[in-house]
Amino acid sequence: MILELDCGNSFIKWRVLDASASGLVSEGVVDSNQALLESLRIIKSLSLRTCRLVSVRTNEETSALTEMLERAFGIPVVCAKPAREMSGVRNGYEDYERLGLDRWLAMLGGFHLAAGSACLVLDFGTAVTADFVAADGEHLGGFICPGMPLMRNQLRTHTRKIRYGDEAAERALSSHVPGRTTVEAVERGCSLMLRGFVLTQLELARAYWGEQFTVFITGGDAELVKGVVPEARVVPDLVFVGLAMACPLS
Ligand SMILES: Nc1ncnc2c1ncn2[C@@H]1O[C@H](COP(=O)(O)OP(=O)(O)OP(=O)(O)O)[C@@H](O)[C@H]1O
Ligand SMILES: CC(C)(CO)[C@@H](O)C(=O)NCCC(=O)O
Ligand SMILES: [K+]
Repeated sequence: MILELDCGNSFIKWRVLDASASGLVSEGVVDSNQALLESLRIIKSLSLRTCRLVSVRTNEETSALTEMLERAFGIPVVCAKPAREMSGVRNGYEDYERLGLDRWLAMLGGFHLAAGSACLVLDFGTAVTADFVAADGEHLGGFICPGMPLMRNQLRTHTRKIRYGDEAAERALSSHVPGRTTVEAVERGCSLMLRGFVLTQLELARAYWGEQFTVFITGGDAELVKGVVPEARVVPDLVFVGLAMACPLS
C-alpha cells in the first residue's frame, strides 16, 4: 500500500492506495502529525510499502514528519521537489524553487487531465491561489490571496464585536442574500469575495485564451465557489494527481 500526503498550512490531507496505486483504501484530513499516526494505526490490515508527500511547510516541520513516518512504519518517504520543467509544464517563476509545491503539483495534474489544453487552476485552502498554464505548457504565473479561514479569522481578531461559532457559520452560507446577522454578513461577504476572485480569474483566462481553456477547482473550500463556474472541473485530489506524476513509484 502507498501512503500519500498533502501537507498544507492548516491540515494534512492523507490517503492510502492499494499496492497497485489504483484503488483507494482509506483517506482523511488531520490537523497534526500525531493525529495522522492515530488515523493510520486504526486502519485494518494496513501494510505500507512507501510514502510520497508534498509539503508547503518548513523544512524542519517536513523532516519531523518524514522521520516520524520512517520510524513508525519502516518505509521510505519521498518528497516532491521543485522543478523548472516537468510533464510538459514549465515553471513560470523567476526563481522556480519559490513556487509553492502544492501549486506546482496542481498545475501538473490539471495540465495532464486537460490533455494539452490551457488551464486555469484554482485552489481554495488556507490561502487561495490561481495559476495560468498555456496550451504549450508555459506557466504564465498566478495569484495568492487569503482563503476563507484567513479572511474570517482576520475579522474576528481585529474587531471586537464579530464573534460566532462554526455551526452558525455553516448555516449562514445556505444563501447569499444580504446578511441580517453578524455571522450572515461576514460569512456571505467573505464567500462573495472568493466568488468575485474566481470571476476575475475567468475574465483574465478569457482574455488570454478565448473559450479554449479548462478550469480546475480544488481545495477544502471548493464547494463555496463551484456554483459560479458551472463548467469547471471540481477535482478534490488534483494535488495528488500531480504528486503521482512528480513522484512515480520506483
Ligand atoms: N474535511 C475537511 N477537513 C478540514 N477542512 C475542510 C474539510 N472540508 C472542507 N474544509 C475547509 O477547507 C479549508 C482548508 O482547505 P485545505 O485543507 O485545502 O487547505 P489547507 O491545508 O488548510 O491549506 P493550504 O493547502 O492552502 O496550505 C478550511 O476552510 C476548511 O473549513
Ligand atoms: C500559497 C500557498 C500557501 C498555498 O498553499 C503555498 O503554495 C505556498 O506557501 N507557496 C509559496 C509562495 C509562492 O507560491 O509564491
Ligand atoms: K493546498
